[in-house]
Amino acid sequence: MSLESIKYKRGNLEILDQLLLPLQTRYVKVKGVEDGWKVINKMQVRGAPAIAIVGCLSLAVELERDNNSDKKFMRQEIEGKLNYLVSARPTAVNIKLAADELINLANSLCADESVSPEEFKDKFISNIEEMLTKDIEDNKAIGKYGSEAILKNMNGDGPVRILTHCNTGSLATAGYGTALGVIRSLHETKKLEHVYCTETRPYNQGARLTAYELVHEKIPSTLIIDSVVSALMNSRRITAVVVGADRVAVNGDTANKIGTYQIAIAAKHHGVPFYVAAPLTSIDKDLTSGEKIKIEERPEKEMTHVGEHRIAAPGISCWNPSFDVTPASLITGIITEKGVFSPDKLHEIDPK
Ligand SMILES: CSC[C@@H](O)[C@@H](O)C(=O)COP(=O)(O)O
Repeated sequence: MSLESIKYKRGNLEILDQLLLPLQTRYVKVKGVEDGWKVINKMQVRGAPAIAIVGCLSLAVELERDNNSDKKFMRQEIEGKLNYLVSARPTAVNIKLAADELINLANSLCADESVSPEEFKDKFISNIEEMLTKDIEDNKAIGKYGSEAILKNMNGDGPVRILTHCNTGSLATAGYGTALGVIRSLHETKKLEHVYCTETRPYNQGARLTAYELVHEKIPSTLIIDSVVSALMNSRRITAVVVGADRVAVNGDTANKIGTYQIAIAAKHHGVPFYVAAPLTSIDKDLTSGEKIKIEERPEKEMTHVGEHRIAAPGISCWNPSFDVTPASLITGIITEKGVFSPDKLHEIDPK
């Protein structure tokens, strides 16, 4: 069974505290929007799809509790709260797209006089709840399309060895995962020989979370430090790199965890195909290129300390961007739930 990062029943939301993994498994109750904002901002829950789902579900639990019977007031509250949730972390676009769609839904439910306040609330909450099942379905499709493309495009019939970065698995989504979903799907075909996951400094999503998921799923895997990537590509035949995305511009430029860009450069140099696995909700149709993507900067302490233990020289200044942008020219294919697209063909995707 895959790990359950989000536990939800109507009116009740708990998330697995990813700051404590892999040493402790503890769920945190999210009682409403304020809690939702905090768990996202502190990165107790992280990963672009999970951020969107938990943010919206935190609004669902708050609405379920409220006994408001004024549709106009509910609509106004919903818009304000969604905009607040979007501000918790700026780079991943999924929560922004979800918020825009939900605000449109609230507007039309409010304008429809045949909809009672109770129906407004029920329809709105049900719509959020659908995100959970849709995300898992999308991830399974991404897994299937991705593993087929990798197997079809690989040179020869040798063992399949995949490199991945950050965490894109069950913990970063509603379940199954995006890039890790592709790895899971390859594993199911029995053609996967080995996975290499980077540590992913400074927050160590690779060492703490991806390694945890790979061990949990019994997928043969090895952890490397981030600076081993080029040496790995030089010494062991890597079939493909698969990573996730936080925001993909229409031209295919992709923001993902810091370090992704240098892995893509190393892949180009070594002739290793470089894939981005992401649902359509990670594509920002308003952005023509990656230049304007807002890159979140995280607190220095994530770099200077491991837990409460300081490792950096006191007094040194730090720069801690959480993401970087990989240019489309370095990307072999973008794996979505609608198939695998060359970055220059993203605009051709039919969202329906
Ligand atoms: C399916 S998760 C895709 C991305 O969100 C993932 O690769 C990533 O960069 C996560 O960053 P994080 O800072 O841990 O939220």
